[in-house]
Amino acid sequence: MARHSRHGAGARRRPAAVIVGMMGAGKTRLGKEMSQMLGIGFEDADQQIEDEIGMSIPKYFARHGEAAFRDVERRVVADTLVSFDGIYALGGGAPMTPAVREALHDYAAHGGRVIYLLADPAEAMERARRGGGRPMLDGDADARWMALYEKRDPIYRKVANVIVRTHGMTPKAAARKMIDMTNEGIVHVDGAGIEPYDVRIGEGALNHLPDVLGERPVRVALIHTQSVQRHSDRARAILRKAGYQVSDIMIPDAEAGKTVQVADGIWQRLGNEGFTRSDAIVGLGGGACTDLAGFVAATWMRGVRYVNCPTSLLAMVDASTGGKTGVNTPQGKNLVGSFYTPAGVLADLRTLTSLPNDIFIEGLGEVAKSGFIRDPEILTILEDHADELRAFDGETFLDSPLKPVVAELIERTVRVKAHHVSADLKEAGLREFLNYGHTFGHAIEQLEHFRWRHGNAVAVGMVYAAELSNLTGHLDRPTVEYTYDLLERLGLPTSWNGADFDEVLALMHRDKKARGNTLRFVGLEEIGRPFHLDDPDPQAVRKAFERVRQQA
Ligand SMILES: NC(=O)c1ccc[n+]([C@@H]2O[C@H](COP(=O)([O-])OP(=O)(O)OC[C@H]3O[C@@H](n4cnc5c(N)ncnc54)[C@H](O)[C@@H]3O)[C@@H](O)[C@H]2O)c1
Ligand SMILES: O=C(O)C(=O)C[C@@H](O)[C@H](O)[C@H](O)COP(=O)(O)O
Repeated sequence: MARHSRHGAGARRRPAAVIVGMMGAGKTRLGKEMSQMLGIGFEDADQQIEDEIGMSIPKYFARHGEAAFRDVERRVVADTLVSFDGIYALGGGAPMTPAVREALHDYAAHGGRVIYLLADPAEAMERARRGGGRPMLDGDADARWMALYEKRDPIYRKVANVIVRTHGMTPKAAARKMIDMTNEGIVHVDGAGIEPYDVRIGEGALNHLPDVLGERPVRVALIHTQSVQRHSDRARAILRKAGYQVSDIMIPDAEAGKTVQVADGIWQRLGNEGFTRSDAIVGLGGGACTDLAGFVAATWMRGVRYVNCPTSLLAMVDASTGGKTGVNTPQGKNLVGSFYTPAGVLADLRTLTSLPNDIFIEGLGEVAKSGFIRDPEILTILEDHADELRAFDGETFLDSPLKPVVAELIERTVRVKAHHVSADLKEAGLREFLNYGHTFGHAIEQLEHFRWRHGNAVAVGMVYAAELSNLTGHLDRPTVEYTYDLLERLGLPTSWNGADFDEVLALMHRDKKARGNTLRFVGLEEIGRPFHLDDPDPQAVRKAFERVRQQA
């Protein structure tokens, strides 16, 4: 809906949202409420059909039968999906027609939002009974409603990309929730060896937890740090309300939590509390926490379902997606771990309200990386909004003009990540480009005993990679200067002077991209064109280090 787009609206009109769900779920009532809140139009498919056939639906059913009715419905829905731009409520049975499902699939594939409105069955049955005039409920209305629900629920879940539960909510609160959830960005991650999943970015994204976890888990381990207690309290309440037994597990902050000792403590707890293979893990926090939670999920009973709820910008744009899980060892960053993909990623923008300014800025390092390796539009947005981004204030963020800018940056960066991960989950080639700036960056983190934050280290690492690309004859000088300039404008570091070259070199040899005694880097030929820089001239490797150090 009010999404920030630098490219303007598409030429074809399409609904801002389509609502599906059972009779009595409140599709018309809440759809109207949404349309009023948003100041856009509302259409109800049943009303459109009655207008077209010139009689009530029950009368048409009695005269011509269900098949004739579904045929009219199919035509009306297909037309409206390409010609109307308000909120559109469908009749309860519409998605049961294959052609309607196809039209909805096409609509969703082009960015449309299909909301499955999931009301409490007792409330919905009561409303459906009260409303009357429903030929599908003739006879024992409640029994017929339940039978239809069992048939239709799996179909609604298939066609919808947003599921909203409204149990016990006022119409206004329910409509607000629907708007928030419809405004989400969704990035789909798929590919060889990947059980497909979605990354959801928006205010209130944590509300999806029960739908992503599904019905199989009885117990859920909620792994988080103290710094995000406010958000983990909210997640716990959502999980408990949905009926899960929640084990709250608090781990040490930042890299101190990303160790095999912390993982071991959690394995013991899961064992003592009887966690089985069908139970699940939720990781809620910065990238260190989601890396650790994913590692525990990958290893507990050789793999259980897990959901990442990133709370820092860096974790939202990078760490939470793609399935790299792991811990650090005294010898280096992320040396032990596994590729193990989450069942879903819920990047709730509300969690950014407590994020300190310096940690937000750190996250911009990985955002810029994605701009350099694939999506130059990210760099343009960063340039255009550098001052506002640098002044990020969590307390005012949600009501500020920065919110849509940050939402777009997150979505674009996650798309870059998804592109690489989908094609190459286990990092055999293309995915290595996501490591731009990391060979040097990880060495800094290690040599600074993790007092340097990851995104800051990657920023210096990108300067190093740009200098090395230039020294080896691949990248022009203006692009190297642009790298310094942009990162500095964002408040990111561009130089480092914390150790000797030999110490850095030894660590770069331990980088996971290295093969035998051969150093391997990700270089840049121009913005958007990374390449594998294998075994570069040792003089250039040293000289690039001196250039980065000289600036300090
Ligand atoms: N798996 C991957 O693909 C991948 C990708 C990028 C980075 N990483 C890893 O992610 C880590 C870096 O992530 P990070 O920058 O989020 O670091 P982090 O997890 O250390 O978080 C930074 C700090 O911010 C705090 N914090 C996070 N969210 C907060 C919030 N909403 N409110 C208040 N405080 C909050 C944390 O407690 C921590 O103190 C590194 O370990 C890095 O190796 C992994
Ligand atoms: O997802 C990837 O692949 C990346 O390389 C993303 C990096 O930004 C991230 O820092 C990752 O944790 C680095 O992994 P590593 O394999 O170099 O330890």
